[in-house]
Amino acid sequence: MKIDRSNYFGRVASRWHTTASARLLACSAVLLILTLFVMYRISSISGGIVEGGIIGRSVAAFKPTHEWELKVRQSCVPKRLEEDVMVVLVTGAAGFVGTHVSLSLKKRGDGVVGLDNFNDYYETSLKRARLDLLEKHGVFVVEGDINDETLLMSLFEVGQITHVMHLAAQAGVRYAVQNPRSYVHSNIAGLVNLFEVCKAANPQPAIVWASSSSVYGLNNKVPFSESDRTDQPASLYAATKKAGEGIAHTYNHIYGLSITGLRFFTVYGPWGRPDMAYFSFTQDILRGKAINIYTGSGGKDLARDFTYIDDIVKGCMRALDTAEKSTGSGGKKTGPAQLRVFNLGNTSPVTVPILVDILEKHLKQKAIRNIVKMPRNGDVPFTHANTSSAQSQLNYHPTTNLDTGLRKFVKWYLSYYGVGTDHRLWLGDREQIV
Ligand SMILES: O=C(O)[C@H]1O[C@H](OP(=O)(O)OP(=O)(O)OC[C@H]2O[C@@H](n3ccc(=O)[nH]c3=O)[C@H](O)[C@@H]2O)[C@H](O)[C@@H](O)[C@@H]1O
Repeated sequence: MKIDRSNYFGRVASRWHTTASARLLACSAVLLILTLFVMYRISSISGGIVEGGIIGRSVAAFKPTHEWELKVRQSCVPKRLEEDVMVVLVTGAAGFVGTHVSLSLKKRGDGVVGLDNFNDYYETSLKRARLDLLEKHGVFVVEGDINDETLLMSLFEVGQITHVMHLAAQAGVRYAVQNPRSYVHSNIAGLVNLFEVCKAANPQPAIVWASSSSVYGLNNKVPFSESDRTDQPASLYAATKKAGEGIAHTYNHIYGLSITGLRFFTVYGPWGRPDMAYFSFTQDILRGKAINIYTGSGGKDLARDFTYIDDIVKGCMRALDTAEKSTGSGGKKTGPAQLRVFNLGNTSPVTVPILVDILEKHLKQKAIRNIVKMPRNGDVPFTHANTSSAQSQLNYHPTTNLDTGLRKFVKWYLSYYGVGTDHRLWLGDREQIV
């Protein structure tokens, strides 16, 4: 059979042409993808934005400067020589508990460096004022987010950190209804990021972190013991703290991180959080504004095991002091490590109307009370801590009752804000009040 060569070559040529076009198209697509990737990397590195959070909230790219390293190093230098001296990274250092714990560590002579993202969940001016206080005492606070892996790694590299006091969190029970994602960002993604960096650090630090009494949720066995059920959270906040306890277990189990969770019970006191009831009630009573007092089912008063900040600080310090070393190294576990959970409460719940009575006494002003049904947004009717584990293992003994604690809070409040809460007056030395 004769081959029609002209047609044959024509078909080959056209097939070749089609394949070449396809190749050209494929090459262009690859080039485009490469260009886009390179552009993305360049924008990330050159001070742009990197994806830091697991759920995708961006954090600014971090580049340590010489000056930054010097400040971190200086802040981390301990001022005592004992063998048990620590270098502690306090996350959430410009927060309520974070400020007090950082000051206490610094005063004792341990090395401390803080980290805080200064978010605007409540007035940032209060966080900045706490920062002033910390700086005055030689505590350097890095402005950054726990989701920023590069920043955390730099802190470990520069600071020679032995312990982490992890207090950064999205706090508040009822706000979770308004902004659920911020709880996942800080209390879950941020916690995992921190544990990831800690597990890879060499040596690994020991970690003490803030869980919450809210993990007991709808548990009605009183007082609450660490072994009680915690599988009925009433708010997303509580659910993220409970998830944190599970995540802590995992990192302890796989990587040998020494981890202690502290279940704080409604902590209050000077330099406290304006979103909490005792604080906002004080503001409103002084302004002559009505306050809402929630009641539970059947009109029953709500009650909390309100715990004074100084008692909580002692509990945190004892938890750090008794924390054993992590057993892993460079991401590998070499043996079982310590894993603990403690209630830190006051062990004597007080109802919300009685809290208001005490505030009225110290403020010398009557509250205008609206009694309203507790909204269905995450609250629980009561909390009550059994602290026997903390007593025996941490030598934790709360000593401040609500009357004394609120007297100290009101004294601080008036010195910080003045009587008219819209204009801030600075009366006397703030440090004397801490
Ligand atoms: O210990 C805890 O686990 C939690 O304690 C507090 O949460 P909460 O106990 O709800 O403290 P507040 O917001 O100060 O509320 C105290 C009580 O006052 C009541 N309340 C609050 C606000 C209000 O307007 N009226 C009112 O009656 C609440 O229902 C609650 O019974 C903190 O806000 C949480 O971050 C923390 O984790």
